[in-house]
Amino acid sequence: MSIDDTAVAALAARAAADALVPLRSSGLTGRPLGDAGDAAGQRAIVAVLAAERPDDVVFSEEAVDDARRLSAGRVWIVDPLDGTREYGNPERSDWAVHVALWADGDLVAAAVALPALGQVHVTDPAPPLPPRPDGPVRIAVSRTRPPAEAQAVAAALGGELVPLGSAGYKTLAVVRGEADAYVHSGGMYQWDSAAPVAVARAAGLVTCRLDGSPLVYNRPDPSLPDLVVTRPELADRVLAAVRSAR
Ligand SMILES: Nc1ncnc2c1ncn2[C@@H]1O[C@H](COP(=O)(O)O)[C@@H](OP(=O)(O)O)[C@H]1O
Ligand SMILES: [Mg+2]
Repeated sequence: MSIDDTAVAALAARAAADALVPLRSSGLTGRPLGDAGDAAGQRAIVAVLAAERPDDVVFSEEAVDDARRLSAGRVWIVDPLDGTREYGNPERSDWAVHVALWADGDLVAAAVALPALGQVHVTDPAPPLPPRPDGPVRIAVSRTRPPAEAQAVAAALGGELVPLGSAGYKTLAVVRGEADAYVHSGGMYQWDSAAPVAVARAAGLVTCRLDGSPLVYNRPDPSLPDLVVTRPELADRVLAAVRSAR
């Protein structure tokens, strides 16, 4: 193999970003733009993975679930366009491309592109976690589906909610130091969190389910409905606040 798995993830994420950015100037908006973006991102990622890792299975939001993933040793978990709603609004930059590799039980390499910012974040080299600025704790939440648990965390920590689109963008907001934690519940799929969680772990953040149990990928059920991503120094307080809210 000429390039390593992290480089393959980054290549695929960048290829999707390169397809998604110009599509936003095509005249399409809203849902039709989101649909076109989902398809273009999927095509770009599959082309890179087929060329670089033809023997691996791909598990994507935008493809039929391939049952071979349950007996495979290497599975790419992909969301070609996370934050489809925000992508369809040309004013917004909170959308992302997710490419993760699961191998033999765990996430081992990943890239998350934030195309509107011209950024690609990877697991190796691990992103440096900037120091937390003074001020209230900032909890990233879904713009459209902010969970009650996040409100409880904000209240317990004297913090504030930061509504944003895209699980990848929100997770990377914590990695990039623009938020201190991300709390989600109520529904989500493995592809929404796999690559962002891998990058967050590499950066030294704590990632888990709302009950504190590990996030496990490539399970048969695509659903993985809740998660917490937090700076390590806040993890105990965030998880305690979630527990008392439930
Ligand atoms: N309750 C829910 N059920 C299913 N998917 C959800 C969900 N809440 C969020 N998601 C998915 O998680 C991603 C981030 O959501 P949000 O922007 O609200 O934080 C979106 O992915 P897609 O944009 O890939 O569909 C969204 O569809
Ligand atoms: Mg998604």
